[in-house]
Amino acid sequence: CLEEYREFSVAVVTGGATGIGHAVTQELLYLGCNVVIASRKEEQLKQAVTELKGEIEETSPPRLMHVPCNIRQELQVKHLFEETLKQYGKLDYLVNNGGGQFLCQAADISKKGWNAVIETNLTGIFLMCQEAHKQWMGEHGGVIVNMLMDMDRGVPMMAHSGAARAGVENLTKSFAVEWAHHGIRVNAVAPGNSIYSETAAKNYPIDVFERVKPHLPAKRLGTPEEVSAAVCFLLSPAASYITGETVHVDGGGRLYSPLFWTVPDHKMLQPFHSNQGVEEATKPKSKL
Ligand SMILES: CCC/C=C/C(=O)SCCNC(=O)CCNC(=O)[C@H](O)C(C)(C)COP(=O)([O-])OP(=O)([O-])OC[C@H]1O[C@@H](n2cnc3c(N)ncnc32)[C@H](O)[C@@H]1OP(=O)([O-])[O-]
Ligand SMILES: NC(=O)C1=CN([C@@H]2O[C@H](COP(=O)(O)OP(=O)(O)OC[C@H]3O[C@@H](n4cnc5c(N)ncnc54)[C@H](OP(=O)(O)O)[C@@H]3O)[C@@H](O)[C@H]2O)C=CC1
Repeated sequence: CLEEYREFSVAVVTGGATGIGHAVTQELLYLGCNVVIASRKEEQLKQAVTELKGEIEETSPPRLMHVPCNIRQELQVKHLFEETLKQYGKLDYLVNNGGGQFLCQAADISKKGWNAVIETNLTGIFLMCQEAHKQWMGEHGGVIVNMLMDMDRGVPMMAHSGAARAGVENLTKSFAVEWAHHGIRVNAVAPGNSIYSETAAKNYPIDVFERVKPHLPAKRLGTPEEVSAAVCFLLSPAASYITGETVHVDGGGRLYSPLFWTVPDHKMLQPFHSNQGVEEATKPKSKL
């Protein structure tokens, strides 16, 4: 299955400069893809490109490029795919990872704040999928992975985002069926609210991740690499019969309610380390 990645497939990853998106980008580059990373802050994108290019061979055209894009803006979304097709001539994978929200009690969310979160996490993903379909995938097929959150029991303090992500989960199913005959698979990955990265943590005034940790059967936070493994699996031909599905990467977090059973502290579910036992510790290693 890795061979198909190695045909220099082309992937667009939103939010590809930070956190989970950065891990997805790194993994796809390692697997042989060309990757276009896109988000709002151009400096952050440039920094990621410089850093990640140091890990891969120099080629012409370069295998990694960035396009500034706010997924809330239709014209910027259109421009992102135009630039991708201009540079690489095709589009195989779309990872709709860019998104986020702020903590706020539902009673206090302003209409502007509500709209900002819905536009980012629901409308933005709709626009991205629609434009990918229009400019390339409708005619040539492709694979889409949408990033959700752990929202099955509602999301107190992030009601706006929970509603948006539930919408995206449903869109994922609709697209999977409507676009099956175009050769497009559409799936989702739902990270538990427990995937630590500095950039994710920086968005919150309190240490949300420390609060979450005791409530996870794994008794530890997840890593961006553990989410990227699921994304890359769903993109790969190994998932050729999976569409309209959601994969949860949450260390069992959404299942755990310590009503009758309390998981004792333990260190038995350790994270995957990309350099475990490998001499070239700085080189990213695939988990696939
Ligand atoms: C357990 C943890 C699990 C982790 C989960 C993750 O997802 S980790 C990943 C985490 N990563 C991310 O979340 C990264 C991406 N997140 C973001 O960029 C923002 O959270 C965004 C989606 C709201 C966009 O914001 P933006 O500024 O570009 O949008 P804008 O200028 O169009 O309208 C903004 C309006 O929204 C409101 N409002 C905004 N912030 C707050 C607040 N703190 N407080 C209150 N309200 C707030 C306010 O009304 C404001 O208008 P105002 O009053 O200023 O006129
Ligand atoms: N970490 C966790 O525990 C969880 C994360 N998630 C979701 O996973 C995804 C990745 O988050 P994570 O890596 O953890 O956190 P980060 O804050 O590191 O990543 C969020 C990324 O989204 C980009 N982004 C935000 N808004 C837009 C926009 N309007 N247009 C384009 N890009 C945008 C940001 O870049 P920029 O600001 O430059 O636009 C940033 O690169 C997000 O959708 C997040 O909500 C879901 C559940 C839990």
